[in-house]
Amino acid sequence: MGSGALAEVELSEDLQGREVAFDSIPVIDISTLADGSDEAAVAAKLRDAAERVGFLYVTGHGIPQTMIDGMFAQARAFFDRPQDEKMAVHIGKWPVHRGYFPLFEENTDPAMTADLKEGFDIGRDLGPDDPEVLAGLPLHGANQWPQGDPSFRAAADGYFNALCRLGARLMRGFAIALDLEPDFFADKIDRPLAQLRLLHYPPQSGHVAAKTIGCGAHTDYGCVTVLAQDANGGLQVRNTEGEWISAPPVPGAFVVNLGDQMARWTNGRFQATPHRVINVSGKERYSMPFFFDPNWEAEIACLPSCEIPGEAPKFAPVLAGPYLQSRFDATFTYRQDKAAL
Ligand SMILES: O=C(O)CCC(=O)C(=O)O
Ligand SMILES: [Fe+2]
Repeated sequence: MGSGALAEVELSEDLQGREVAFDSIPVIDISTLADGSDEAAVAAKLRDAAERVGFLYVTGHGIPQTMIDGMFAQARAFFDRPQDEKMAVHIGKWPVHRGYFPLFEENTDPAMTADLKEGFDIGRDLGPDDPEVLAGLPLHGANQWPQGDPSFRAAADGYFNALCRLGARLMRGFAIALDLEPDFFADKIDRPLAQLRLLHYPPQSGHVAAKTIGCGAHTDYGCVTVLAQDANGGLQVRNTEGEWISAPPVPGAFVVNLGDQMARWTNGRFQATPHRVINVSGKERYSMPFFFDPNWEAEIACLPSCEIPGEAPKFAPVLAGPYLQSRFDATFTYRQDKAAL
């Protein structure tokens, strides 16, 4: 594998990413965000990245590397399990969109064939007495866990909670960036539809065409995505000229990008930028996107600071939860199979 496998790869022209300097996707140190010292300077950088690029690398996030590495190790161990053990926790067996999905289950770009990746979805782990569960809210409930290894659940719980705190901190930064009160989003993200996805992309070789790749071109559905990717690269981001730019791993940094809910909230001022994944590293690729999306009933309507005088908002208001659910319904085979019953 390694460099030997690379030589066997031939990307069709529409899949070739352009290698550019790392700083074409800005690197932003957020260590002074939420410590009261220099929030305005960080927020100004966040605003620039959100408006121009829709993607940024975040350093100074405070999540220990050992925690990230530990979660990657758990993901690898899970995907190494026999297929029948993974299928025992298939996402379609669970009412609230949690658990394992195999290769080709998800199709992020419906114009193409399904994605060459397998994954495991983890959400806020809510017990039967939780008011939202009692109220029967879709997507709210307990996680599905594989048998036999409690360390997986322990690592996922710790990582999930740390990423929820980071997501809230980023939303504070974006509120300041939008000239809103710093805690403007706080009551809209205190019961977030947060989701941690563990992903495994097998390497592709031979002729790789745009029809079947690791993760088809898409925009994210929610507010803020915080992605940890391994050393193998493969993430590409489409710039405003329509060129695909590589977003290689930057040691110690998370990739952060904005989703469609944020674009809707900001009347298109903050970019939900299309991206995709092609793993031609010759190695198994692992990544862990964490989607930090608002409370089920949060209304996503043009924010006051994003209105354009004399113009109607670009997007109709939506409720965060039903909107997210409709995007899952459009891209997961198991949900379409259920709807067809
Ligand atoms: O695996 C990655 O690097 C990105 C995955 C992604 O874009 C997604 O799951 O929305
Ligand atoms: Fe994505």
